[in-house]
Amino acid sequence: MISYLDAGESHGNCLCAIIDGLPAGLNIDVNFINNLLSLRQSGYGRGGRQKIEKDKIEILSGVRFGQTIGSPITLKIANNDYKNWQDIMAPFATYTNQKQVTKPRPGHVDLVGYLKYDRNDMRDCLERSSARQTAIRVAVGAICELCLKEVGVNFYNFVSAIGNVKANIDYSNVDEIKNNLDNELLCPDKNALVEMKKIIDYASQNGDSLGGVAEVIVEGVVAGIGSYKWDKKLDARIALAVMSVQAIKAVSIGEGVENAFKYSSQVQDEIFYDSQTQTYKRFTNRLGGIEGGISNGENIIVKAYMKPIPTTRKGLRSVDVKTKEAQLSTYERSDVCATSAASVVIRAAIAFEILNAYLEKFGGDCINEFKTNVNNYKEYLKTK
Ligand SMILES: Cc1cc2nc3c(=O)[nH]c(=O)nc-3n(C[C@H](O)[C@H](O)[C@H](O)COP(=O)(O)O)c2cc1C
Ligand SMILES: C=C(O[C@@H]1CC(C(=O)O)=C[C@@H](OP(=O)(O)O)[C@H]1O)C(=O)O
Repeated sequence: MISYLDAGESHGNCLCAIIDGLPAGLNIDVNFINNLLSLRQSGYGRGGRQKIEKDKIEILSGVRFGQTIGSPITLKIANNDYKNWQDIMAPFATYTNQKQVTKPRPGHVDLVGYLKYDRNDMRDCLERSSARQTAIRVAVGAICELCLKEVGVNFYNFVSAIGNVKANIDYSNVDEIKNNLDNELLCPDKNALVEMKKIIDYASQNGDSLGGVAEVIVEGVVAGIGSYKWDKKLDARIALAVMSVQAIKAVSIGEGVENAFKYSSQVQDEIFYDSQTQTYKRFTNRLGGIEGGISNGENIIVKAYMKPIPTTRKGLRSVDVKTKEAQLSTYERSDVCATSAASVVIRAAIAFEILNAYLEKFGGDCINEFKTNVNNYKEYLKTK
């Protein structure tokens, strides 16, 4: 089993994480991690903060000569913006009223955090709740992906809706999806992309914001990962991980939402035996690759539904908690839309869960042992 703890405030010194339990001997491809970090920073509709940050991973422990050594791995990403915030964000800064948040933003943590933790300044809560945290989460997920690549598991992320503009996606042709991603919104449907950019511009001009649907496809997961025991179910674990990403308010596996409105014969994925690969396959993949909490060997498809960004330039009705007077919510700066960034984050969240489920089944103190166990199991599957 792997676990990680992460820490760091959005405008504090840095973000960091300690990952425990990765097999020894895994090659750490720093470029792969940094590419995913830059992908998370990109996206049409992102705010001014992304011009300040240039996220790069620093590895402080657990790696020698480019390989994991079996001890905890410490990761760090610097916050470039910290230099502009040290006066109020350094651990022993002298408290001032500067940048104090008193007019909570509906939909953000401000008011509930202020009440729960008895803070004087809502910033104490929003700093940790902020999606700045997702940068380190992407780094953790990227390392999990490197481990899963060793056993033939690969991840793809994209955007299938922004606001009410929906893309046309052909799930039976994953190559077409991955080869057609633009670098502004990561949407495989060129026509939808044009409309998506238009509504983001419209939201921006009106001081408003948008959400959307972010998706991930995982290729190469063997049948048999997860369990039907409630807390080991792969779909349940993925749902928890994805729902824990800021602003994600619903998760589906495959056509999970649409399937609820159909007949069984339009939904279940019928089975055939493929004698070439000696495996059982499906004519369709509407259930997104998981049955009874266990992977069935088809692609795992996850959709995450993101609400619109809570911070808006035009503000929303709120209250100044110092005076109790009606006021519009606080605005400093913000993303207008961050759904493409969220697709990178949910990819990382899912990679962590899938690696954990793999390690649970196959163990492996070192990468060779892990690979051998997975390969033996693949051979065994052919005998069934
Ligand atoms: C990649 C990403 C970027 C985000 N950027 C912003 C932002 O700029 N402004 C904002 O108010 N919320 C932003 N959010 C959403 C908030 O972090 C989130 O709504 C808030 O923490 C409250 O949590 P909840 O929406 O899960 O309840 C972003 C979320 C993600 C995933
Ligand atoms: C910093 C990031 O996202 C931030 C997430 C966020 C929020 O409230 O969640 C608010 C904004 O922070 P700031 O006010 O500093 O611009 C975003 O920029 C990032 O993704 O790297």
